[in-house]
Amino acid sequence: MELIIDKISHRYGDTPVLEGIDLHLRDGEIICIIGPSGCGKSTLLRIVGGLERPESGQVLVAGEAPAGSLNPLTYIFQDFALLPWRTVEGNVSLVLEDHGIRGGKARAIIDDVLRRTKLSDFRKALPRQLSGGMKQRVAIARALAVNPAVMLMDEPLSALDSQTRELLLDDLVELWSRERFSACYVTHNLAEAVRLGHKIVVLSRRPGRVRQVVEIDMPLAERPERQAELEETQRHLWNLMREEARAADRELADVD
Ligand SMILES: Nc1ncnc2c1ncn2[C@@H]1O[C@H](COP(=O)(O)OP(=O)(O)OP(=O)(O)O)[C@@H](O)[C@H]1O
Repeated sequence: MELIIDKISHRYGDTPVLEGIDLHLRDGEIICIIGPSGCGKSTLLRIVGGLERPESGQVLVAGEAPAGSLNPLTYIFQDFALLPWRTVEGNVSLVLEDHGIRGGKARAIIDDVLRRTKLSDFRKALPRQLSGGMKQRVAIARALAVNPAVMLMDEPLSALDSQTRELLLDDLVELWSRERFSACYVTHNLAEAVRLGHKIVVLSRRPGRVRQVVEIDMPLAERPERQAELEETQRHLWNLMREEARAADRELADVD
């Protein structure tokens, strides 16, 4: 399934937030969206996920969702959004229960996603017994359980310490390498973007417009060993963002 984001513009009251965003997400591709604070990254993701209706433009879906997909566009939040009174498997089974899937069929899906996220040994644990990284793996397992066509990830690693972030980045790459998924991934972290993104979309300050789409034609699995090349791309991204970020900062200071 492909996503075509076609001339999306949006405003809140008198404040324009997004302007004329055109993007194309191909099947099995990860697009990272970066840009200065307040430029509309999360708004764009909410519009893509259908949680908000844009003022103009449209999100088109081309092709079929994967067989058995319960929720083609599935969110993963920064704060994990787990139910504290449910175990790991209970949190995953919740999304299946919502679709009337129980018993043996649910057990098979839960076993599969817990294995893929390396959580099989922790299925009976409660969220409070888990580290931050493990909690986010539960959130990823829960998203995988609905077999999404596209995962919409809003700064999924930003609540984690840097070591845990590194481990989860490795996990995400391993997961993608074994079974490709498509994702729109919002992040502030340029290192994360060059590690995961096939395309990196740089937005301007608010109202967010696409400044540049940088493609990285390097297999995800090779990236840790080819840091020097990636650092060059990262520098290029920062050069694109620096002035925008500074101006956005000044604007925020004016408001306050
Ligand atoms: N529901 C809303 N009502 C009014 N204004 C909003 C709403 N949601 C976001 N905004 C404003 O729209 C702008 C874009 O917000 P958004 O959260 O999409 O930006 P962002 O790029 O994700 O920001 P950050 O990088 O800081 O997370 C901001 O100025 C924000 O204050």
